[in-house]
Amino acid sequence: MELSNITGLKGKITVPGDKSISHRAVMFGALAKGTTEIHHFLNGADCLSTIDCFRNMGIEIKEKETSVYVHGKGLHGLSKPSCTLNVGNSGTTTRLISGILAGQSFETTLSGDDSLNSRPMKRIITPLTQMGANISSVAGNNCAPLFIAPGELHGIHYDSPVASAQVKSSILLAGLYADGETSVTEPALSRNHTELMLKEFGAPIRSTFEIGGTKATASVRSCEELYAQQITVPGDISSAAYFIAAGLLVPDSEILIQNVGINSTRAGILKICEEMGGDISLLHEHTSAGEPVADILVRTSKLHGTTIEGAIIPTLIDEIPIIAVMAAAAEGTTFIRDAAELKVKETNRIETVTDNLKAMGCEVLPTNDGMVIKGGSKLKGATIHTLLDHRIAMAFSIAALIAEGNTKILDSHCVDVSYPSFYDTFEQLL
Ligand SMILES: O=C(O)C1=C[C@@H](OP(=O)(O)O)[C@@H](O)[C@H](O)C1
Ligand SMILES: C=C(OP(=O)(O)O)C(=O)O
Repeated sequence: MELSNITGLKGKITVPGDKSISHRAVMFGALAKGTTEIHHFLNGADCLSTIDCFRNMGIEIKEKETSVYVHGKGLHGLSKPSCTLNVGNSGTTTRLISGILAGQSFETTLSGDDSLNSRPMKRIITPLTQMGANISSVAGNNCAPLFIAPGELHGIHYDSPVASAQVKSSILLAGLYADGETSVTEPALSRNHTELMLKEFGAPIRSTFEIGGTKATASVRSCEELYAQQITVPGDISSAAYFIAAGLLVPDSEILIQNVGINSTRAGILKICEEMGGDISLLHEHTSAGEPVADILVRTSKLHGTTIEGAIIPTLIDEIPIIAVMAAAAEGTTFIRDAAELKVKETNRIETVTDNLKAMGCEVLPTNDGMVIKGGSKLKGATIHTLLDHRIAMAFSIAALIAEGNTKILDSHCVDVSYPSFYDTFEQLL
């Protein structure tokens, strides 16, 4: 994909359904009795991997445009797959499904692409093993492929060293198959879609937040049954983020992004845009499927640098590549700290972001847990090495719009992982 300098992005758009919520709706629907209807589902490759895994375990799932009908068979209704479950590029599929598979009475192996098979799985192997699960890394390197055999699960309390919704959710889902109570405390609250949605499906799940601190605990007990739901998935704020940035950065722009999920455990980018001086407002705030939703109006703004650190990091972790692009265009210096988790995403995003920003002429310093970005100088067109990371492709497509000269995004098709219609949405604003 080749892109260049532009002005005047204008219009009203919607973004596809939230990736985290789409995954969970399929998984919980498969474990519920009855048909779960999911509307505004994200048809991205990651969520299609989740559908494929459950089809291979005997769940009938029908797709019609962006609606999905999951014919759940109850908590004990999955059957042994005849092949290795293919989790593709999706960390969320891998870690959440492992919690579910730990509670089944059959063996499974799951494996993904090269990026997925190099991401750390010890973070789930350790707590699931403590619960009595039989889960191991086939190559013995604490990465996928993972082999999971039946085990007797019991509830534990797990003090997680990372604020990770995937780790938290994996343990809570195994907790549905464990004796007694299973609880997870995390150092800062990560996205809470599992807690909100499992409750809607009828699971006995509770969450508490340490008063005056940042620690958060969620706990669950097993139950007889989950109950099928009708879910309209809010627009994904992680996808909206690229158009928020485009609206702020591209001269003479005004973009309205409709029906975006603004759950406070996900909406850190909105706070950062405000801190950077962005003209951004929320309209028509309402609730859908237990999640807060709003329209987001953005207008071109003069941005200034900021510091991003601490408990806000998990609420914007996937948005850091595009926030880094905004920081490169802003006046002054932006410091991003406490974000070492970026190293274990689809790529090492500290490296992929800083290498590509440098290629565009930005003065940026990678650090052990983030980066320091000196903003304000005009970006130059460059060849962007996405290394097949969808968020890098999208973030640098927006950088290209404010850069002098042409930018070539290598392997831009990788946007299909979370936003197959990304370039089509973009055309609506021209
Ligand atoms: O639970 C989820 O749906 C996700 C959690 C986050 O990962 P971690 O839990 O590893 O932080 C995020 O980066 C990922 O895109 C989706
Ligand atoms: C990190 C991401 O997803 P996952 O962990 O599910 O692969 C992402 O979408 O940026």
